[in-house]
Amino acid sequence: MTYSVPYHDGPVYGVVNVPGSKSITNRALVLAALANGPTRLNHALFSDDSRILMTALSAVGYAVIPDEVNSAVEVIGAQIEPLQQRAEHDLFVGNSGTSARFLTALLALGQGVYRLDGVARMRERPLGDLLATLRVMGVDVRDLLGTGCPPIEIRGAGLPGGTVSIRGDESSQFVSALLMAAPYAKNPMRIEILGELVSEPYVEMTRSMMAAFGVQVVRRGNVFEVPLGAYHANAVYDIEPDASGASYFMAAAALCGGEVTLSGLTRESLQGDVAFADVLLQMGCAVSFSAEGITIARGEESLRGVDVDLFHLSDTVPTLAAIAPFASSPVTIRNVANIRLKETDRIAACVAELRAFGVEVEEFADGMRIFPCANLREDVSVKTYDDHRMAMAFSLLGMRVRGTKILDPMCVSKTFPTYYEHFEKLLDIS
Ligand SMILES: O=C(O)C1=C[C@@H](OP(=O)(O)O)[C@@H](O)[C@H](O)C1
Ligand SMILES: C=C(OP(=O)(O)O)C(=O)O
Repeated sequence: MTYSVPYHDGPVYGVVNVPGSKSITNRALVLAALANGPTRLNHALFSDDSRILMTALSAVGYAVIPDEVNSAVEVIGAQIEPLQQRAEHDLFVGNSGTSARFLTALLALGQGVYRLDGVARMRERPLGDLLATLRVMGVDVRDLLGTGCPPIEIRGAGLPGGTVSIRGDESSQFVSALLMAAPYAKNPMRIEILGELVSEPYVEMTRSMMAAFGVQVVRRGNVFEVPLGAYHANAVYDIEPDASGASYFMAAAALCGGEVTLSGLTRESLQGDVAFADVLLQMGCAVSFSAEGITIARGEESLRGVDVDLFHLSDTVPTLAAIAPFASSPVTIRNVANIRLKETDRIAACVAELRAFGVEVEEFADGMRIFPCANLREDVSVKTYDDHRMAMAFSLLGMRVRGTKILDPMCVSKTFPTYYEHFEKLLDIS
């Protein structure tokens, strides 16, 4: 199946209500399950990644009741009680990094035998540092192919806790996973991050959300201390719109001109990816934050190139790469080596697909430089490498280049199944 991107040479105007954040939904599912009673998650995301986690939590015995019509999920928190069952479980994590990493630490709290596996790409996505840290604590966890990736098997006997260290530069999800499980360890946990911590706002998101469920993590520089305790249920927990998903609509306004408001997102968001608005500001857009949301506007002024370090907001790299050829000077994206380990190697994928349009791109080990291009090649079929962000990002470029098609467009279902509806609605009203 392919998606023919509607050609659109005018500005775009509108208010976009993107679905709930994947990162917040998947954390809220874990925290609510580990809490001491029912929590209703409002504005939850229903996508592959959240369904995978809901299914896995249900499989090990948590009551997770989806109410998809109302974009809500009812979770009956049971602390670690379901994990006390000495049963065997085979769990599927697809290509959901958050599910794989969060479950690995969560299941180490249990007494069962848990095998966790995913799609072929998940068998290449790292878990090794997290496994090593769990092993140091005494957890019996094996990578069944000896690759440091799924499939893994955990023979649960509870999480010993204590002082551990973990590398921070490969994935912040390892740290978030340990933090969320930590209150139920046998001893208070002290987690020291070695080296730089990538995607740091996601770890701060974890801390804030743990606090909202009643557990305060003390942070001193690179050390996180988690007290023993139990999460408190929240009668209702509201999930913010997904800021990474919003980045496509912010970029649409930057690319086409016009004015787009991303409803429900604020400067105070738990999501670091709202800072993508600042990247667009540097490129010459007007950015404003109001009670309604974040508004990105561009009038007659041209889109300028930019030189940015996206270490902490690397999910927005494809978004920026896809609009970069339309800037008046080069766009340089730095310090994102870890995106080679995501759904696909995102540096290689962006470089290859931009070059397919005839765009000049320099590839670095940890980034890329994209040069302005006046005549992009028409009728290109964009490969998406089973990566939702490639599909969404290159639909933007396609608005400005006739005949652009997106191959395997429904890979967007990983985080944003309704993406094309929102995209076409914005074009229809513009
Ligand atoms: O914790 C999270 O929810 C996420 C952290 C980031 O991953 P890394 O920490 O692996 O960069 C991000 O790319 C991912 O989409 C979601
Ligand atoms: C990298 C991503 O997801 P995850 O690591 O959760 O699979 C993403 O959504 O861009």
